[in-house]
Amino acid sequence: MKKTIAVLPGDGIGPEVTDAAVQVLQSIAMRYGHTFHLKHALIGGSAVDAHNNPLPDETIAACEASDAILLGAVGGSKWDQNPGHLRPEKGLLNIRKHFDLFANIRPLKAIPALLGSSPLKEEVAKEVDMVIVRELTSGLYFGEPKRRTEKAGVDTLVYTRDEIERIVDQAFEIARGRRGKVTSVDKANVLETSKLWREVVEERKAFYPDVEVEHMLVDSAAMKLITDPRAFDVMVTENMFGDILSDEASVITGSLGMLPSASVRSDGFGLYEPVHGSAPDIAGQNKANPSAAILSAAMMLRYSFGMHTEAAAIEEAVMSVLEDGYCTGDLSDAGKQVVSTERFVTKVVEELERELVSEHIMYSYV
Ligand SMILES: NC(=O)C1=CN([C@@H]2O[C@H](COP(=O)(O)OP(=O)(O)OC[C@H]3O[C@@H](n4cnc5c(N)ncnc54)[C@H](O)[C@@H]3O)[C@@H](O)[C@H]2O)C=CC1
Ligand SMILES: CC(C)CC(=O)C(=O)O
Ligand SMILES: [Mg+2]
Repeated sequence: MKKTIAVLPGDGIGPEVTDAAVQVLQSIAMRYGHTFHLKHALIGGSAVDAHNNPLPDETIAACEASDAILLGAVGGSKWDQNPGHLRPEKGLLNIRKHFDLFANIRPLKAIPALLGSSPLKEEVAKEVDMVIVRELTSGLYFGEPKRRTEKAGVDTLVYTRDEIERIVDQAFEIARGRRGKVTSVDKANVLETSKLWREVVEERKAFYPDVEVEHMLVDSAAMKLITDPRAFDVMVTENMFGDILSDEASVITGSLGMLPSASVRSDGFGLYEPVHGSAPDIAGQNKANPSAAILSAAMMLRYSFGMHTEAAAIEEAVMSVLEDGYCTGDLSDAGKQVVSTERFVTKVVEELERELVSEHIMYSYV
C-alpha cells in the first residue's frame, strides 16, 4: 500500500517521540512492502516562531494532502505569555476543529511487563482493559465567549444535541465490539450541558439494546478509576473531563508515556497523538518514553489504513522490549534497565526485524 502521512512533531519531546514513531513506521514499510510518504510540517510553538501562527496554512495543506496525521506534542514555557491566538496549544485545538476530529479514542490496557509500575494492586491492575472516548471539538476549550480582563476570566461551556449524539454513538459502536458496557461520565447534578448529555445518552441507548449503560458523576468516576478501574469497559465523556480523566488513568499502565490516542472523524481520517504533552522538564535529554507515540502510529495503521497485522506487530514489539526488561526513566521503579529514547526505539525496531509476526495476537488494542 502507498500512504501519505503528515508528520507534525511540535515542541519539547514532540520531535523525539515522533522521530521514534517514524523509525518504527519505516521498519514496517520495509518489512511489509508498503510505501509511507512522510510530509513534515510545523505546529505549535515551533510554528509560532517560524510563521507567527500555531497552525500555518502550509501545515493544513500538508495534512489535507495526506491520508493521516501523526502528531507529537505542543507547548512550553517559552510561549506561556503569548496571547491566546499565539499559544502553541491553540494550534492543536485548531487542527482538531479544522478536520472535525470529534472522537478522541484513548485505549487503556494492562501491560503485563509494567504491573509493578502501576500504583494499583497487581491483581487489580492486570485486569484493566478500557477505552476512554472523549469528545474533542467542543465544550469548554472551544466555547465563546472566552475572554480575560484584569479582574475576571471567562470561559463558556456549550454542547449541542448533535455534538453529544455523534460521540455517544461512537462509544456505543466501540462497546459493541468489546464487552458491551458504556459508562457515561458527566456532572449532571450541576451542569446544564451534562443534563442534556445524560438525556441524549438515554435517548440513544434505545438504538443499542445490546449495550449496558450506566451514568456516573465525574468526581466519583475519578475516584473509581484509581480504586477499581475494572468496572469500566467504554467510558464516554465531554472534552475537559476526558482530558483530565485520561491523564489520571494513564498511570494505571505505569506511565503517561505509555498511552496512545486516535482523534478521528466518521470517515476514518484521523490524527494520531500520544496522550502526554511536550514534557519540557525532560525535553532534549533523550529520556522521553516513545511508547505512546509508537503505539499511536500503530493505531493509525489499524484505524486509518486497515493494517491490522502491522499494527499488532508494533504493539507486540513494544511489549516484548518491555518484557525483556528495557524501559525509559519514567518507568524506572519497575526494576528494569533504564535506556534512552533512542536505545528504546532501536530495541523496538530490532524486535520488529527479528520476530515473525505471531498468528496468535498476544497483545492488541481495541
Ligand atoms: N497533546 C499535547 O500537545 C499536549 C500539550 N500539553 C502541553 O505540554 C506542556 C507541558 O505540560 P505538562 O502539564 O507538563 O504535561 P506533560 O504531559 O507534558 O508532562 C507531565 C509529566 O509527565 C512526564 N511525561 C510526559 N510525557 C512523557 C514521556 N513520553 N516520557 C516520559 N515522561 C513523560 C513529564 O516529564 C512531566 O513530568 C504544556 O505547555 C501543555 O500545555 C499538555 C498536554 C497535552
Ligand atoms: C491543548 C490541550 C487540550 C491538550 C491536551 O491536554 C490533550 O488533548 O490531552
Ligand atoms: Mg491532556
